[in-house]
Amino acid sequence: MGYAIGLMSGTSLDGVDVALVKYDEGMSSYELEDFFTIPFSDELKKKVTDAIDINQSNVALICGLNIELGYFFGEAAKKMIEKHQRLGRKIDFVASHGQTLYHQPISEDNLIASTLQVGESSVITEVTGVKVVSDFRYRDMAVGGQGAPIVPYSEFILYNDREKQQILQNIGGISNATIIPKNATIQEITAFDTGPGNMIIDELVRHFYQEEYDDNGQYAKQGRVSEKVLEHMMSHSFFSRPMPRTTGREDFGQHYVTALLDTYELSANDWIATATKFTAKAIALSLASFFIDNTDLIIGGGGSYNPTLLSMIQEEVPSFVSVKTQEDLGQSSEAKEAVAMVVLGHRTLLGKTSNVPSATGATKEVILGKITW
Ligand SMILES: Nc1ncnc2c1ncn2[C@@H]1O[C@H](COP(=O)(O)OP(=O)(O)OP(=O)(O)O)[C@@H](O)[C@H]1O
Ligand SMILES: CC(=O)N[C@H]1[C@@H]2OC[C@@H](O2)[C@@H](O)[C@@H]1O[C@H](C)C(=O)O
Repeated sequence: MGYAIGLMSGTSLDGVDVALVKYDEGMSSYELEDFFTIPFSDELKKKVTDAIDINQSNVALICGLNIELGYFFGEAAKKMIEKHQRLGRKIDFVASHGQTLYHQPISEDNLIASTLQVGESSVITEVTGVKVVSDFRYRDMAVGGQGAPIVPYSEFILYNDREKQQILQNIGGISNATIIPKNATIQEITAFDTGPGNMIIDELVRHFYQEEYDDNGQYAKQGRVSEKVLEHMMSHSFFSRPMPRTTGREDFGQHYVTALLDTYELSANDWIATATKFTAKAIALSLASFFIDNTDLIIGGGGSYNPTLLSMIQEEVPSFVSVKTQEDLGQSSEAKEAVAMVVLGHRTLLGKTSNVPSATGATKEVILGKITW
């Protein structure tokens, strides 16, 4: 038995999630012991949003940000380490996802398939005094995969072997799903991004209300869905790309929202309601062929704290599908991906593979990640 820390800084750009996980050497049990999120300062968030914006970004900014985020992640992990060292717990390793600045899942228009996560592991190791496992996506890409999604292996370990088919639907900035058939083998796992998560909703709430997100779905609840705008959104080229597919801010970020706002006129709450419905519809459409009798649709990620979004999802899926949240299973919606990093990091340290080729399109199973001692 040991303790490790998982760090996840996702596409929502809300900060870094820090999870303390107790694990067993047999690689079958990973229990969340403690969790907190350290938000980005306004200054750091601005640097990250500039770095991911193709029109604002520059190589000096990215170079500096790699180190600056390394310190930010390192300090966040150190806070957890110190808290638990006082309780006599020794932390064996930190597993860090890094901040995605760009993700090009497939080669097109002169751009080779590639992905970039920053937050230098050498700095995290130096700040924490603990070895760090990081950069999980590149090895999968090196064998022809899209480098995403990478959580399915962890979900397979943590959620398999139940009596029902389970669909784990994460709603972060982007939404991604893992389908685990009843008593599945790793080859039977399917996973892909279902489209936008909270990204469009957040962007609209920032635009109209200068707030970070639609707290409890209050604005969407008061708005009316515009069928015309919804139809336009559903015609996005993402939905015609071959499966398995992944996406990112490049498809549904600020530029996408600005173009929508320039084309259509709706009230603030109608915009937010329409974007919320779009997220729900994109999920239902992407999962349509997997809804068989006796399926649980388990929602995780920050989107599970938006009841308007949850009820729109329930409206869009067949009535025999029961929509639950991680909390309904006694788990944590917000900690799930940070916990997944520990599962991946542990496997890296043991020299075990952890990509899922049926999800990423990789030609073979490989050991993900790099270790900084
Ligand atoms: N109480 C709440 N009400 C409504 N929405 C919420 C609430 N809490 C969180 N969210 C939404 O969840 C988002 C954060 O989700 P999460 O932390 O899962 O994203 P992430 O890990 O950054 O993204 P990804 O999984 O795409 O990498 C917020 O930006 C917000 O839109
Ligand atoms: C490149 C990248 O950072 N992708 C994220 C993002 O956020 C959600 C979705 O898009 C998913 O594909 C992925 O994250 C999770 C952790 C994954 O790879 O499984």
